[in-house]
Amino acid sequence: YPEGFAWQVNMDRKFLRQCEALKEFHQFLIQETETGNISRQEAVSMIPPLCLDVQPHHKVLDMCAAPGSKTAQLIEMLHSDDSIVIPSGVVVANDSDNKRCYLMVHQVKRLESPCFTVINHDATLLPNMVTSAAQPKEILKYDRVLADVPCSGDGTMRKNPDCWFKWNPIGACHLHNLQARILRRGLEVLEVGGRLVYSTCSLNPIEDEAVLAEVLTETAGGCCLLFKEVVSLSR
Ligand SMILES: C[S@@+](CC[C@H](N)C(=O)[O-])C[C@H]1O[C@@H](n2cnc3c(N)ncnc32)[C@H](O)[C@@H]1O
Repeated sequence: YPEGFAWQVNMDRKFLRQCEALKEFHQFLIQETETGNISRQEAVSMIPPLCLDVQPHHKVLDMCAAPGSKTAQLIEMLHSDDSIVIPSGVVVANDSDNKRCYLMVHQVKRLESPCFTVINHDATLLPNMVTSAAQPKEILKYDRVLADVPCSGDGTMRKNPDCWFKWNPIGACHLHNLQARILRRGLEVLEVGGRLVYSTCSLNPIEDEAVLAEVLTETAGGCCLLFKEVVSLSR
């Protein structure tokens, strides 16, 4: 992780909560999380924001952001240069689920960043925003877009065995269209030369490669694939 700002603790939450010898450490984690000094997140979930390479001046859109663990990372990246007190960039975090938006506000306000806002829309129909009231015709385009789309979650099967019992071959087909529509809208609001990262926690090609192939074909060279990585790190 950049600058070594991530640490991995090889034990599960239950053990951490129950082990008497780790009581003080557990308390420390809770306090530091509440004050925004640390965020607890699974290692594999940290990869998509890293691929975005966010700079302090970037306008960043997180299309399906709740509960906000990746959003928190994006905001940290915006503030990564200590010599800049208030970065000129912004993170716009969207989710279609109103309750989850509230969760996200709770999660992200710990960071006390003035460069952050939450919106509540269906990402497939994300409204255009303007850059300022003085220039109502100038549509806001984002330098970086994260499309961490809703998915079947079958890539988490080792830690969520329930997924295995609920899995059926049709599930991914239902999700494919929604995922492609979110990706399409993300590309529409992306600045020319900008970067979009599409991520899921599914290993099903219908939710991953097929979505990219469909949208890349439609854009006919309008956007290119920078890297394709299917990462499986979950336990
Ligand atoms: C994989 S989760 C996002 C996890 C989040 N990026 C994080 O790292 O904490 C997918 C999210 O997509 C949201 N969602 C589902 N359909 C959506 C839509 N049409 N538009 C926007 N968000 C949607 C869900 O409410 C859910 O919060």
